[in-house]
Amino acid sequence: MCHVPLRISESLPGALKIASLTYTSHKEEQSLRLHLSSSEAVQQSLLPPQNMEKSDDRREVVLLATGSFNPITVMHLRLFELARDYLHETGKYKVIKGIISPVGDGYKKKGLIEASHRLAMANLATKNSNWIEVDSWECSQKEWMETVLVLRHHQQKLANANTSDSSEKVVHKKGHKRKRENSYQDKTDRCLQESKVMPQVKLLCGADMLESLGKPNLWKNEDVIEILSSFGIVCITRLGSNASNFIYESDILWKYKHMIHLVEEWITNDISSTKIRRALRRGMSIRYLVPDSVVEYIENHELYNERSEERNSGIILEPLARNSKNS
Ligand SMILES: Nc1ncnc2c1ncn2[C@@H]1O[C@H](COP(=O)(O)OP(=O)(O)OP(=O)(O)O)[C@@H](O)[C@H]1O
Ligand SMILES: NC(=O)c1ccc[n+]([C@@H]2O[C@H](COP(=O)(O)O)[C@@H](O)[C@H]2O)c1
Ligand SMILES: [Zn+2]
Repeated sequence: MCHVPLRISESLPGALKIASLTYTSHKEEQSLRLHLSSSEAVQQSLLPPQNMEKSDDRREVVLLATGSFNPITVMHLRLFELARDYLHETGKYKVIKGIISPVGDGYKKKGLIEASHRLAMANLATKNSNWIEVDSWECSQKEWMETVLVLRHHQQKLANANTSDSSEKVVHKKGHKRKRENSYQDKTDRCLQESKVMPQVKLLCGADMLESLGKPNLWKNEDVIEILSSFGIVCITRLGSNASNFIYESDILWKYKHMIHLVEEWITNDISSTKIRRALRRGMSIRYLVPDSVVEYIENHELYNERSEERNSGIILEPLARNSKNS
């Protein structure tokens, strides 16, 4: 259904001064045109121009998946497809982009190989996608960073793009030569004003990552609250995890359950990076579990063996170390 703003003719009788017209289909629009054709004046005033774009009031969404991607698998790519289908089916959202953000080396997870390799493999894997991209901002930071900061970064980037677009429009309209300064406050005000049209970054994850929100010292409560209240989560079910039960058992998640989209993966697939690394250590094939270009990259660079699996062995995961220091 589409609401089209109308031009209201001052000469119309009061009863005909309608503020908006709702039509449900092109066919209906045509019949409305025919119905009103007896009065040229009424037709001109009430109907939208034939070439006027129908408004799309779905909220634009950018899906952000964070994680090790050590290495990226076809299942990581499937997460995006599943989430997009689900959100589109609600009729309320339009997914405009997917972002893969590999975690930095400072995360210190056991077996985590260099970010440069994980990034290169993610780039190869997404080469054929016209909407999923890889972003290196997170893994190029010196230290590991909390996921909420990554979400904020990408939301801010969208706000900057949006405000520079609109400031250009203002400049164009008024004919000023110099581009208007964009102070932080200015940008924030504009974002608030334009909150309806600003795309929303949402965290995309599997059910195991959702469950990790409840692990002591792994996530700060205030971060979980901000992720849920300001961004929202799209969570894909995963064998071995029970996301809906976890939401039920967590008071915070229960409070913000309207901000969690739980997506059922019916074609269950238990691919994990851990299993890929294990197969590689044992000299077994990983073909069709990761894209061919990634298989080739792993072979060419002789990645993943017993030695690489020992990386960070005995070192505490950075979020645990950081949060237990501060608690
Ligand atoms: N098979 C899967 N089903 C649902 N979610 C998945 C699946 N594989 C990965 N994910 C999700 O992808 C994101 C990135 O995960 P990650 O890089 O840890 O992959 P992984 O396969 O879980 O790797 P590892 O075995 O090393 O933990 C996480 O949100 C994780 O939950
Ligand atoms: N407090 C936090 O923000 C926090 C804690 C643990 C993991 N994470 C993130 O979640 C992801 C988990 O990735 P893995 O499942 O590969 O370990 C990583 O991107 C990591 O940075 C964030
Ligand atoms: Zn994982």
